[in-house]
Amino acid sequence: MINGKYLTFMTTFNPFFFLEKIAPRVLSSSNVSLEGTEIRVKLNLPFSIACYVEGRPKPKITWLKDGENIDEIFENNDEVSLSDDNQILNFKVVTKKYEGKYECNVKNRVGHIKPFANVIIEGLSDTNLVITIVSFTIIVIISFSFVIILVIRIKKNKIIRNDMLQLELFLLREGNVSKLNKECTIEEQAEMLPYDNSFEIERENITLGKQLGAGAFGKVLLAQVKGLNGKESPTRVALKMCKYEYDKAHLRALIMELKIMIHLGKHLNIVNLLGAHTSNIDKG
Ligand SMILES: Nc1ncnc2c1ncn2[C@@H]1O[C@H](COP(=O)(O)OP(=O)(O)OP(=O)(O)O)[C@@H](O)[C@H]1O
Repeated sequence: MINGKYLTFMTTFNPFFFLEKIAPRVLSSSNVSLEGTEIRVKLNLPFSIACYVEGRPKPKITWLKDGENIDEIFENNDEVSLSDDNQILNFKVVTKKYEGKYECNVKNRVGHIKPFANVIIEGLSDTNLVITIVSFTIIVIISFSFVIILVIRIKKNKIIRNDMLQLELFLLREGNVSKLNKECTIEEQAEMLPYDNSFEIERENITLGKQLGAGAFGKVLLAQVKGLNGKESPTRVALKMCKYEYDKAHLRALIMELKIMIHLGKHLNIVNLLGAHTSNIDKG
């Protein structure tokens, strides 16, 4: 009563306002929620999780990491601290061990809520970085050694193959006349026959022309050969060569044919051999 008159309040005045109890609730400025929030943090940077709440009486806040009280987990860890009435959980430097589910346990006499956030740390930790570098180095060393071993093997095989080829060529050229006998098959006998070097013609004296025909392993070309039988002018010849120059079996068959023709000598009724070029056989 003022000056003898009653004043009436226009608002609904609640005399028990300060006694009214309100269950805790999360304020929107928080970065935790009741459904869980995903927080992605870069490694080695500082970060905080905020859990701003209201309620009456003033709620008490405790924090949990993966279900365990952080006071116990981060005891004696000065990288982790709480501020603003426990509403903010601070991390000085983020490392992989801080990844997990953080629950903000909010309680007063009226209610209890547990908003939470899942913290994901992005980037490689020092240990992972070391493991990655070591693994990468080991892989590089193994691959490098493997390549070196492979190259050495290939080279060795090449040398062996080359030696064998040289030996084979020597036998093909020289034959094995001392072992020649009529008991051997025609093919064996042909192999034992020697090549006659007087038939050899230099490659530069041969000019290849069009193809005349082909058989199973060889093809026959028209060719001009200079210096045959002491003649200065080129002689027109039929020249037989391998169809597939790197096919060893074909090469062998051609050499046998050549040796047999040398052995038979000239005859009116057979195609006569005028010459041969064999010096590049090892190159196919
Ligand atoms: N002296 C030649 N003059 C003209 N053409 C020839 C001569 N020799 C071969 N030819 C042609 O080339 C073809 C193949 O001859 P080649 O001697 O290679 O026959 P082949 O002995 O049946 O074959 P292969 O020895 O490969 O089994 C012949 O069918 C013929 O058309």
